[in-house]
Amino acid sequence: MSGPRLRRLTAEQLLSRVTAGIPDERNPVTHVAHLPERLPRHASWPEWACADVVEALRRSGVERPWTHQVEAASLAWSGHDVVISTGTASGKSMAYQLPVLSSLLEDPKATALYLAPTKALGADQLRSVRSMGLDGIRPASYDGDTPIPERNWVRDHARWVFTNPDMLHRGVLSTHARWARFFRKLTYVVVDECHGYRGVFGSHVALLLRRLRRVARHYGADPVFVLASATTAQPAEFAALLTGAPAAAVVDDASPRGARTVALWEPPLLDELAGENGAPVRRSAGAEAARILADLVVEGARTLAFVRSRRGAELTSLGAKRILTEVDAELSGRVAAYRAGYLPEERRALEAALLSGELLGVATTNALELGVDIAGLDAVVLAGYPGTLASFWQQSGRAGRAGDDALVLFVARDDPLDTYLVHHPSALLERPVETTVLDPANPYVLAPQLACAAAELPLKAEELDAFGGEVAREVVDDLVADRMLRRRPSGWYWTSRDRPQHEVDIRGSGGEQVAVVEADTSRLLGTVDPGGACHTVHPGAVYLHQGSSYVVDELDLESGLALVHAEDPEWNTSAREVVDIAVLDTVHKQAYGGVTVGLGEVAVTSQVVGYLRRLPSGEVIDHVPLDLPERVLRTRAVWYTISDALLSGDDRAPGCAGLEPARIPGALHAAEHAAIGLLPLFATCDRWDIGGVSTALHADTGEATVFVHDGHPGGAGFADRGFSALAPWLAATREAIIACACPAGCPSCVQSPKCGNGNEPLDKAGAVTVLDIVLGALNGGDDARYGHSVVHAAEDPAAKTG
Ligand SMILES: Nc1ncnc2c1ncn2[C@@H]1O[C@H](COP(=O)(O)OP(=O)(O)OP(=O)(O)O)[C@@H](O)[C@H]1O
Repeated sequence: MSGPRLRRLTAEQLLSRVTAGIPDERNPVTHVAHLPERLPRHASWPEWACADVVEALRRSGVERPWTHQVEAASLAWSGHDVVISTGTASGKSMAYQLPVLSSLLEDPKATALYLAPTKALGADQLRSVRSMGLDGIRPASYDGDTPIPERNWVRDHARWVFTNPDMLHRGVLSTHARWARFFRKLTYVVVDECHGYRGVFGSHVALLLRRLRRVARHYGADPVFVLASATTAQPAEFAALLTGAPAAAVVDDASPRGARTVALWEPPLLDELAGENGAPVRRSAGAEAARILADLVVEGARTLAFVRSRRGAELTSLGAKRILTEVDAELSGRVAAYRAGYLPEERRALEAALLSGELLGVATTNALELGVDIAGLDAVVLAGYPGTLASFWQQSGRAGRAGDDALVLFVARDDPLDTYLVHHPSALLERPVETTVLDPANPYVLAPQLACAAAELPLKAEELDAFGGEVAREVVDDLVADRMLRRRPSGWYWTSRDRPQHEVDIRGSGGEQVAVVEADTSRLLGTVDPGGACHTVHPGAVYLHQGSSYVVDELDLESGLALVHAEDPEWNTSAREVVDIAVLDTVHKQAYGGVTVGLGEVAVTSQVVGYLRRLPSGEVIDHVPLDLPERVLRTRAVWYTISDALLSGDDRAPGCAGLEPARIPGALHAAEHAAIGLLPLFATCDRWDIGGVSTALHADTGEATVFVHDGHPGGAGFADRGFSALAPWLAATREAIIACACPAGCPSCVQSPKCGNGNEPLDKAGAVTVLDIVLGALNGGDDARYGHSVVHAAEDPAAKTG
């Protein structure tokens, strides 16, 4: 069925096909940009490289290396930690394979460790090394799937071990004495796709890598760290934060790149449907992506559609198939879904079918973003902003091969950040990729990590510097007070016989997972984070697993069990929660006239109080109340307060808004929602990683206050980032609200998908007024309405005096 490639159309023509038939006044395309082709720059194979390795790479199709590959490989070979941060399919694997394989061949006892964020990626890389057929390398994977008998062989004989942070934490460092042979000659540690280590997970991995270095030193090894990252701002700084040691950065990408046409697409508002509180609804990005995917498949264009959720990937694929069935049944068989959870064989078959052209359209989650060697497609559709610019470029980089142009279509979801981006193309297409945010000094991460470190080897005072210095010392003192560690003259010792590694969840999901079980058959379908269980598996929730739909009957948080039955209702569900916040400690506070901004520790009390049932079109059926327990989260928050005088004072006085008191709660609430939506633009987080609270009078601040807080215990650095980028963040928030064409507020601007108050009250115009007041004050009294270049001048609020 595969046949020759059908596509004959240019990217521009493909774009006009997908917009064909749409009347001009409803044209969803808000911007089109052309990214030019880039030609390759080659270098010679370095002299130090082992001839057998060069030969093997040549056989695998790499005739001559690109300059960035040689630069990174040579730095690593000469003993420097290095981070290579270049585009999708720029051959980052070869940059570490060359020095690692050369060293393993040169010294028959040398060993290396490869770390990937996912098992699947580790398996892909292992396959690539195995396929080179080099003798004596003995590459092997060591992850949750490795059979027990094989594990002994890996520990005793493997020379290049492919694993992931979870297994390094639980299965390697915790039993390092059994790995003595491996550690003694550990020469290289490869940290692949390291930009994925962000937030709480990233903070854990950062400390895990410090533990790894420490254990290696104990056995007399000092491995070179080679990090591979998607393009990111400040890769050297990020690598140093992640590994705890300086690293050189290689960023000048010399791989070839096909020309690409990037179009930004805002689905139309639908006249016939009403959302929450009667707000207008846009056609969903998933439904739009399904239609676009079908159109592109009809044109014979090999297309990947990236969708935000597993459920979304399944639905988009089904939607495209349904449309295609009406056109040509054969074509409907050439579309599939792809996501984590498929078996490796299934994944590989899908990848091969897509590359050969047998499959023309695949709707996927970000499972196809990392590492998988698929490039050169005709089109990529992104249904919703993937959360970071790094991901945006990584996903769109799957399209385009040298000498041929490709189409990238970004379809906005009904969400303030997406709205902002389709109306501010430069924020998407011209901004440097953001740095990855993580905070290894978070005491909630440091404490369990230091406990693990002490259990691995007694901690010495001088070692605490690598773990954050003063903060680490305080955490160790707390662990001693809690009798977890004991102080002896030679250092701090772990007191228990049990290994702490098994209790420490480095993915930051916060404790025992909740098992999702089909009641009739007792089949375990999957697990969910306890912190998110009330959101995802509350009674009545629709739960999708491998394309099948289930409805939750019962959630028992005590025993960590959600019971479900198979059912495929026509609606989907989204939980609603109410949140309260108390300030525990103010770390920074800055006053600007009647506006004060703060950063500090808070206690957030939240409770899921019900859920909305919604049709795939976005239409809301009803709200179902729930009775679930409260959760208390200690974390960090950024906030601003506004004095009464500024908010409701006479609007003829400078800076005063004259907002009627009755409008204030709705104005603050709307400003809070939109700010949560926009923070991901500045803090590499997802809107689900953060939350917010707004109130016309807060007990701790004594004023009208808007809080935005981290969603993880101790914080993951997002609130801190919001504090340091407050002015540009709030300016973008204001612009997003203004850019939205709806009259009084919709999900694209001020409605929030998880608001516990049912998005009531919300005052869209009032939110702009609130943001004008705050930006005006941050800006020293100049009115923010006159352009945000002025606002950018106050980028760092802490640098100003109030
Ligand atoms: N110098 C080269 N010349 C030609 N092809 C190359 C060269 N280096 C690597 N390749 C090929 O480019 C493809 C992509 O390589 P690789 O998967 O290492 O890229 P990557 O940068 O790790 O990609 P990702 O962004 O998915 O992480 C592979 O098929 C590889 O064989």
